[in-house]
Amino acid sequence: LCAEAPSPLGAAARHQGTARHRGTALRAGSVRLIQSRARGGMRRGDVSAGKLVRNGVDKKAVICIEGNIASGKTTCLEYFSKTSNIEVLTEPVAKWRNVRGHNPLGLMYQDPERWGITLQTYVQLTMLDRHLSSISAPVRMMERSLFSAKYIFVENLFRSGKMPEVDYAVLSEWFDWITTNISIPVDLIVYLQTSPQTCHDRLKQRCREEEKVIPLEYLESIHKLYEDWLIKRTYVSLPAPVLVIPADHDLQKMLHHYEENRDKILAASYL
Ligand SMILES: Nc1ncnc2c1ncn2[C@@H]1O[C@H](COP(=O)(O)OP(=O)(O)O)[C@@H](O)[C@H]1O
Ligand SMILES: Cc1cn([C@H]2C[C@H](O)[C@@H](COP(=O)(O)O)O2)c(=O)[nH]c1=O
Repeated sequence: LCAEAPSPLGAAARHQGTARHRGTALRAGSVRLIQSRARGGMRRGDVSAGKLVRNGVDKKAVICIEGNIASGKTTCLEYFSKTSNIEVLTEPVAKWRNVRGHNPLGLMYQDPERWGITLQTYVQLTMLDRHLSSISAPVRMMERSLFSAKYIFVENLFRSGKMPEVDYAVLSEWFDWITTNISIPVDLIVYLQTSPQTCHDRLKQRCREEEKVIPLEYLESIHKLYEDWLIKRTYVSLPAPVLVIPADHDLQKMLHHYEENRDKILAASYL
């Protein structure tokens, strides 16, 4: 049974596509950038010194939920969305499946060498937009981050020989520019640690049309990168401390684990 209707470009998506000339899909108006030095309002640890920061960012905690494809991130966010004082931001997958009537996610899975750069450029833009959007609650929980898009997905395409070196270089230049010049505060990473096989089973159950071509080996390489980054820490630096939640369990047990970890997760807002 499919848990999601297999409709990458269904009626609603086509409607959005026709509306494209009336305005951009990104909420440009929600971003207020200021020079942190000019305001003297440095973030803890002075990490944003000299960078552009979002106004009023100091009072909010940002928690990123990380994990392999279909590891249960959205389900976890749905659970916490029922809590007051927590704002939940899911990944903008709908945009990746429909930008002005095109489906870069589907194109990438069909032909990664040709379309990987296209998808990942758009992922980078939309994730940046997510990070910079105004926060409406004391705690923000968001699905993945600008960092995992680069360190996991771009890296995986490149290392597996599915992204030309020039595309990787251009994406890396963009990423380095963004992270050097714009403050992207993350207070905690919650890693839902699963086996690739669990994700493969859940992926088949979810049945997203574009992802039907994903073999177990793909999930294994994504898993390895996540482990190197967040567990072994042999890869690139971490933008925040990591809380690991084993996530191979059934839904009931997972909800119990989330409740058990609630205080640790929300402690990020007292840092
Ligand atoms: N603990 C769980 N046990 C079994 N199925 C799950 C569990 N958590 C999520 N699922 C199901 O697995 C699929 C992927 O979950 P989802 O939350 O969408 O993952 P992600 O957002 O990480 O891709 C969905 O069909 C969801 O209903
Ligand atoms: C961030 C990111 C994601 N993708 C792909 C991987 C999946 O097919 C979807 C996201 O779905 P999930 O269930 O939330 O994992 O998008 C990608 O190809 N590149 C990326 O940077």
